[in-house]
Amino acid sequence: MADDDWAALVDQQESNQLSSRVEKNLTIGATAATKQVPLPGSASVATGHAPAVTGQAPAVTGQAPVATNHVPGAGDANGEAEQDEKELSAAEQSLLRKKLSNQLVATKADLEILQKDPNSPLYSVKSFEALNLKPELLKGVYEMGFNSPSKIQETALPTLLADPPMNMIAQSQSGTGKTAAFVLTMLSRVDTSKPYTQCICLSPTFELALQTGKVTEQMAKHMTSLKVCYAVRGERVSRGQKIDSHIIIGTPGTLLDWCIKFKVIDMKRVDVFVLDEADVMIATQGHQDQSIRIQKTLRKDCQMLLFSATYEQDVMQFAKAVVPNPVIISLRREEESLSNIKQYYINCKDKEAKFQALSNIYGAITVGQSMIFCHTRRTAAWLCEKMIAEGHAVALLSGELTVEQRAAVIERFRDGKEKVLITTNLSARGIDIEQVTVVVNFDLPVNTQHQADCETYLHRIGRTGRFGKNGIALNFVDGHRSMQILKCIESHFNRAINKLDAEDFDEIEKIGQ
Ligand SMILES: Nc1ncnc2c1ncn2[C@@H]1O[C@H](COP(=O)(O)OP(=O)(O)OP(=O)(O)O)[C@@H](O)[C@H]1O
Repeated sequence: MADDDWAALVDQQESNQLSSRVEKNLTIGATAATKQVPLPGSASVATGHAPAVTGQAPAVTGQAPVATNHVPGAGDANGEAEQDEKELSAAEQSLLRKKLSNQLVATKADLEILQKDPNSPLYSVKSFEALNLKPELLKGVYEMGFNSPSKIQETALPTLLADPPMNMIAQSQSGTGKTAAFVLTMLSRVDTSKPYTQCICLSPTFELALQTGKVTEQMAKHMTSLKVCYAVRGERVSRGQKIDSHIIIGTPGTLLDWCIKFKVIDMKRVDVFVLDEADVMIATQGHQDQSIRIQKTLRKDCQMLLFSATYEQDVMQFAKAVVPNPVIISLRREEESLSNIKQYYINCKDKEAKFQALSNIYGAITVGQSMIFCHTRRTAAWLCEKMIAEGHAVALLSGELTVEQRAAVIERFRDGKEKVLITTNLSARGIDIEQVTVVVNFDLPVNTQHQADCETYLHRIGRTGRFGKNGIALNFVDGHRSMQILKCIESHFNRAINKLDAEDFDEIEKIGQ
């Protein structure tokens, strides 16, 4: 299946592939005993160039949603920030400015407090220096404004960088820095004096592959001889050509073509193989087949890394069966959802009422940027039209756009050109846009049996609340069935989702504070 077809399947939810869990029991290599390693805090541990974004984003009209509210503490924050900045290093200042400008934290102290709280997934006792990164890599990390590692980074990296290399299946909450953990591993292991591919990272979508590539390029800014290339739709290779890029980031369909059909990569020389959003790669039949076929071409001692915020039990079982001797970092169920994302539900009798509720909310609170998830492309397109007619600046992202158009839509949204992104499950995972303060589940996520899709719920709401920022998740409930789904999600994560009355402006204003 082409990468793009998958997008269509995901966002229409017409396929049973996303929810069909592991059916085949393919085993590659030995299934090994897992190692037990304690994780600080409370989580349990068992053991080139970016493709040009040329597509035209669909036309966007109308005005930004009305922002009437004052951002709490923003004024005070600026004053404190000035005070703080006097004592900060350049890297600290860059991080602080970034976080303040995105309202991620009110002051530098907020982020520091989070990183010192053993219950926070941002908790860290180590410094990046203590992780023994190459000096040029350390420089890149600091220039990105990363002061100290998050919990997943400080827990995973010592194991990931140890010799002999160990395989890992890692879980950490959304927005807690998994990307940097596996990118730093690739960049630490690569030898740029050798002109061939040594690391491969697979992502489920074009947009995510591009995003990960961008992080890699930023981190490797001072590794001047490093070459990164993208195995994504539209990037052409010819038979017989040998790729000399040290790191390839791509989607499974294209990468499979490159390694099996065109044979442009010497797979036996690859030292690190990463599956980002590993659970969906495993649970989606097409991606699973492609990833397994790619994995079969690798050396037995190639280091395999699987990362995600969620793993259903059967997916984890399958992962353990295909990854030899993995060190496993996992979370307890109650740790999976983040307390910095406040979750609410709103009763609406139908689609029109949901739209009205949205209008009320956008009229009452300041929404930095928001993402609205719909069940189908049709609903997404309908909502987009309605919002544009009301004067909102919205963008629509669904699988019917070309990958180039999709990437262009994301870039515009990332740059703040539109405040609202209406989308489907296509964008539920991985997309990292710090300014997203609100996620709306216009339709609750369900699988093809119309049961609650708790994993997708977690990934969707995880588009806000990035790296400690506060976020709001709003869930529209239209009837008994939909309420049952909500209750199911609530009990799955054992976290209350409170009721919000969309007619009560005082109440709405309060959630924005
Ligand atoms: N050590 C750090 N210090 C400061 N910011 C960081 C650090 N590590 C990562 N970040 C920032 O945190 C944000 C979230 O990171 P990332 O996208 O890697 O999360 P994730 O765990 O992969 O989330 P998801 O499960 O949604 O894919 C990014 O904007 C990244 O730049």
